[in-house]
Amino acid sequence: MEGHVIVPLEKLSLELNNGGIMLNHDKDISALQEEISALRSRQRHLDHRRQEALDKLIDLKGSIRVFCRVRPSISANNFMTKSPVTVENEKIVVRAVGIKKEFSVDRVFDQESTQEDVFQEVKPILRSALDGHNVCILAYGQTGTGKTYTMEGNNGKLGIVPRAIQELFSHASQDSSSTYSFSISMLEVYMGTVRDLLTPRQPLFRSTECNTSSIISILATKSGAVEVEGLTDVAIQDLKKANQWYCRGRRARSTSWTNVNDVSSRSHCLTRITIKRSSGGTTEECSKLWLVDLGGSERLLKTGASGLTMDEGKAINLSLSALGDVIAALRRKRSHVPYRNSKLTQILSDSLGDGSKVLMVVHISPSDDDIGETVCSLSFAKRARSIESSKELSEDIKKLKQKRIAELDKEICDAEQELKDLNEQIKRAETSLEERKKLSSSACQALSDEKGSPRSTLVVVGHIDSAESPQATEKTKSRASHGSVPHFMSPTVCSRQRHSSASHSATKTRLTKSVNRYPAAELSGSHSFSYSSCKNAAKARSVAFSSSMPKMKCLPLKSDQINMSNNSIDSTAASAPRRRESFISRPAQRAPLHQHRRRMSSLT
Ligand SMILES: Nc1ncnc2c1ncn2[C@@H]1O[C@H](COP(=O)(O)OP(=O)(O)OP(=O)(O)O)[C@@H](O)[C@H]1O
Repeated sequence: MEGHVIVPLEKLSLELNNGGIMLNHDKDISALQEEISALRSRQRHLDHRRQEALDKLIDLKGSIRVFCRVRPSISANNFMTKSPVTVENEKIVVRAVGIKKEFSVDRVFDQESTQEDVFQEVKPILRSALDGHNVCILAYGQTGTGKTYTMEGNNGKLGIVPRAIQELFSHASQDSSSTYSFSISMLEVYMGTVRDLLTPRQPLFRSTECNTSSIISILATKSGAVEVEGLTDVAIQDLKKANQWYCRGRRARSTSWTNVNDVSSRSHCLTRITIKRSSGGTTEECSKLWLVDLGGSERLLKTGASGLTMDEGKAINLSLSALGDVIAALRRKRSHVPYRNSKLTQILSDSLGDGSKVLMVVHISPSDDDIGETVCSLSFAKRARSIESSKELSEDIKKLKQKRIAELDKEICDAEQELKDLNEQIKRAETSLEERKKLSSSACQALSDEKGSPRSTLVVVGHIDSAESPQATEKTKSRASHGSVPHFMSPTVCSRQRHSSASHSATKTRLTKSVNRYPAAELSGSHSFSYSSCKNAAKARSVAFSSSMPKMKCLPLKSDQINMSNNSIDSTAASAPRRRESFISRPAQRAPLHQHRRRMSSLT
């Protein structure tokens, strides 16, 4: 053996293969990482542009927007009488004997409008909440005009709150540039006190003796943020949990029967979704989305209220009037805004003013009987609108404004589409990256297993003298990896015959040993683990010999002898490296290989 280089052939070819594979993997991985980081930076840039456009759009439309929704007629004989309320473009016209009043709002939803129609108009403001602005959506109106219907929905017709929650989760799952977390709180402002609707079950109360444990106080931090002390805030990981908590809060609300509504809300119900967003290592942004179902404004005589119900009605009216004053002060940009006049406005103070977006949906009844309340509600809406009514703007300015709004709408739409495409691209690139990393680590594992393995099939691949050049060594290696046999190793006819009979008997011996070692049940089981182990081991052995010495047929495994069908021998060594190791390392299988080695060395 002197002067011969003994190279573990299996190891050599595997190392070469793995080396090449790993190099390719590494290249792919860094290219993919670069691609992902470029896509992410484009995504951040685009999202920033979209946010700016949305802010401009909302400012242009007015940071306090007012919609009006007309409830369908519910009275049986209403189809006989003509409604005093008509909708013309974004105007509501109220006609009565001798009077005609017109009110302009940002959007009118007539009696045929669906929950989906309303939600489509609400959606952009939700994006503002996700972008870090405090947002407040309020349902205002006379008792029984559909505030709870719009906010909560009924009979499977989901309202704004459940749809908004759904939208937030849906957006969070699609936006790969940021991580969002949400939490929910629900409270009720009842008769001037604040009650937590998500605390462990409390008995429903509708009395002047308030449940003291439910009274919580409102604090304002130095930065102007408002904290409702002790209010339950539940982290919501998924939509299902969010809906469960929301339903729980709804059930805890105080309601009562009135002449006007069988299930009249006797309080203001406020749902708060706290949104925390962090994007790419930057600091976390926190915003609040308030969804408020206000108690019904009502004429106390008309609702037939008395006693406690009357007191509740008075409390509701007082806080609604305080809300009107706050909105009016904000609209006129007064230095003093009277937030402290009611608990409702105190709680909402950091979500109504500067930097916040407010959407008020004013509900009206189409009925003749409610004309007085309808005019009152629409006057409230007029007061609340932050922008001047279209009537007061000149036609030219109106046109310019509409044009700019359309441009911004398009800009936002395009940016959103591009962001969606980018998201898809990032997801695809991340999946490829994961796959590459897995492949690379398994190649790495295979290589280190091979290096650390105590056994390797030693094969004489060449004869060199100590002065052989590195190039020559390379050649030898390359020959070995390509499975070619040096000419001097080619067997003579005699040796072939001798070898053939010897190897045949050796194979027999080995197979007998193998069968003894692995019970028949394991070997004959067509899909058992042992079966595949043997199959792979056979393949692996074939690599060591058949690829390097095909003519010698050193290990002609006869499939019928061990009951393995389709046991074709292939030369792809990498197919099952681990199983190959465990099989070949057994002394029982090493013995015949050793015989071959000796025979081969005797040829040199
Ligand atoms: N747009 C609508 N489409 C169908 N039904 C509606 C609509 N608006 C209201 N309703 C129905 O009218 C009734 C009263 O509605 P709702 O309870 O929502 O009024 P509300 O303004 O919340 O009253 P309250 O102030 O007394 O709580 C409900 O039965 C509701 O289903």
